[in-house]
Amino acid sequence: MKRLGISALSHGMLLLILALALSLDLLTDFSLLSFVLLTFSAMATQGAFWLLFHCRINLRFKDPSLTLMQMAVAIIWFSILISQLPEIRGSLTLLYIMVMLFGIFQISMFEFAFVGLLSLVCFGGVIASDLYFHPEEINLKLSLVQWLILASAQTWIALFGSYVRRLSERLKRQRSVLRHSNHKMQRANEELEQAMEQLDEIAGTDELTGVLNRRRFFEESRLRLAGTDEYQSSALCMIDLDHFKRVNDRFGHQAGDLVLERFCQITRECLRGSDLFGRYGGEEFILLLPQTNQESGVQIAERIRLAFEQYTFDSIEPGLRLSASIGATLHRWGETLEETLKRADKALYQAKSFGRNQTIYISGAQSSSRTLDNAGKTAKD
Ligand SMILES: Nc1nc2c(ncn2[C@@H]2O[C@H](COP(=O)(O)OP(=O)(O)OP(=O)(O)O)[C@@H](O)[C@H]2O)c(=O)[nH]1
Repeated sequence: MKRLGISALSHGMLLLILALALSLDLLTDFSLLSFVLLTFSAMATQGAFWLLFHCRINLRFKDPSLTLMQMAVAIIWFSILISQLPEIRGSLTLLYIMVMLFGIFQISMFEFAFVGLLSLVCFGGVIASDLYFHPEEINLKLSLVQWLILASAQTWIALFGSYVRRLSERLKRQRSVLRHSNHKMQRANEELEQAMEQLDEIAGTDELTGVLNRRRFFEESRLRLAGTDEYQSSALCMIDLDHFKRVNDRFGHQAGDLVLERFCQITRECLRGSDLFGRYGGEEFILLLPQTNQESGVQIAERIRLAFEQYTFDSIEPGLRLSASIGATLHRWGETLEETLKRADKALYQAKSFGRNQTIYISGAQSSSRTLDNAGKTAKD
């Protein structure tokens, strides 16, 4: 469409110049009728091309811009125009060059040769018609020189045009290669990022239970705690499975592993998405409950303890039940995670020494301890 616009504009400009020259009486041999006919024929050819584009018929051609066709039609039209203006024929041969330039970037060497040849044949036809109709007015030698100049100019433009086209095609190819490799690099980057995310997840996960490992738990907890203020409390719980060594000793290491896995499953089911749960080491686990006060923290700890206590490990031994001891505390704003952990550990130690299978809470403020469940309940084993 853009090319068609350029073509229509060129035709229009030429007709405008002719109209001006006509009105100023500069062209004695050019009649008004010729001008009108030329105007109509230009409108007809440009209109026909517009219709081809509008109805999308141009898409059926190898080159949908129809450049070659537009050039051929323009050459014929210009030749008719030139034949009507013998006085300024020399300067009008420039129009053929203009048509050739229209094809740069678009048509091939052979097509350039075809268009060049067509313009030479048409210009030759104009000279021949002059020879036939007005032999007395024509300067044959001058016309032949004009024809030869046009021939050499057309040859030069054909060679230069095909060189420019080859150059632009090479550029296009390089751009597409570049785009392709950019795309590949982007894909590789995405894969790498994914792999790094997976690696990071693996690096922060306990292999056996799938919960956070100690290092990742501490990293994440520190981040969470850094984002809280003095009005938001977080609870920290240390959990230790009771008499776990006996499970290993009696039923083997594999049974012990199964207990650890099942305990993690049970605990996860009791937690919210924002809670952090990790393996501290061996049969010891750690829990950070953000935005949790003493009451809720102890409630959650108890929920975990009771759920685990009620679970029967029938696959290990029918009716086998186990228990866990929990030490809980609140994180005091401004203290380090290690300090909070120390209190939770102390609470856990108390839970163990008071008979296991219970939650002991040590308040961060007073450092006083409180037993929260029956110390009488112990693991079946
Ligand atoms: N199966 C299994 N056992 C483990 C793993 N990690 C540590 N253990 C075992 O856990 C047991 C921990 O025993 P203890 O520290 O004596 O504690 P406990 O027997 O639970 O006794 P209390 O904590 O006092 O109730 C040891 O026998 C370790 O070998 C593991 O990944 N898998």
